[in-house]
Amino acid sequence: MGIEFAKGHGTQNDFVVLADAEGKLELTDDRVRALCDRNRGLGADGVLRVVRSEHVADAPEGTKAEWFMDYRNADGSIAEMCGNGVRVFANYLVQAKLAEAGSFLVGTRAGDKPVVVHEDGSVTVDMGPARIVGESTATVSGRAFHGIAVDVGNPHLVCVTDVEIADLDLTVPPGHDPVMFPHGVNVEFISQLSESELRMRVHERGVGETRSCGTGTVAAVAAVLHRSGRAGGELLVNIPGGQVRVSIGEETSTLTGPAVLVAEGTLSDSWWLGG
Ligand SMILES: N[C@@H](CCC[C@H](N)C(=O)O)C(=O)O
Repeated sequence: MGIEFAKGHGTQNDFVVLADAEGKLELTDDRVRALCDRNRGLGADGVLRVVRSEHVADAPEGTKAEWFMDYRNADGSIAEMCGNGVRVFANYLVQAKLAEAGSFLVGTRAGDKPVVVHEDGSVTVDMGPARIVGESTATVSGRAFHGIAVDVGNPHLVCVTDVEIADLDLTVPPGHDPVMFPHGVNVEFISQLSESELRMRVHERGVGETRSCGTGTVAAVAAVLHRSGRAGGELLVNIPGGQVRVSIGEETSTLTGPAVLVAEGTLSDSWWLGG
């Protein structure tokens, strides 16, 4: 019978989208790793399972969204939220005629996220508050970087630096404080280009270096504003995979950027069963 999938990306942070309305798929860690493998699977930074919220055992209490984004990192781990993934997910719902373009809610483990799917396929997501939760240090190639810890539903450590970020070796996970981040952390390195524009590289928990991280861009803007004593503002963030716009207000934050559906197809049963 095969299993329907789509492949998409948001600023080149790429995902396999699995249609599983009734929550019947057995999405094991091994299967996620195989799907995300760029040699033996489809290749992606993560998996977005499209499932009705009522079939998700660990959906937060009070979830109102009809559709839930069950997000997995490429290593099989579960994360609370994915800012690029939620844009791709929203666009998928519209293309698959599971939602109408315009405004609707997407369920996530970090709560329901209001999204607006624009006519050009770009998506604005109300990401909720980006909370500054402390300070810590990340280590790259033996060098320590001061970081601001930000909670965007998932954990981030944002390091604003004068060092040329293109030169950092992010093939190895940056060192971090395991007491402050017992479940790991996404680490962002930021160059401030101007009052209104940043450049960012990121090492994602459960994935490695990616070409973009939506929650990371929100954390980055929150940290930069916090450093300069500003309560809110709007900045453009340039990542290797493109550009997004982040707005931080007193109560919430928004992320706007592209969401591209690349392909759709069917996974063979034999591949799915063999992993
Ligand atoms: N790429 C995502 C973040 C995905 C989850 C992250 N790796 C984690 O474990 O918290 C984004 O666009 O936000």
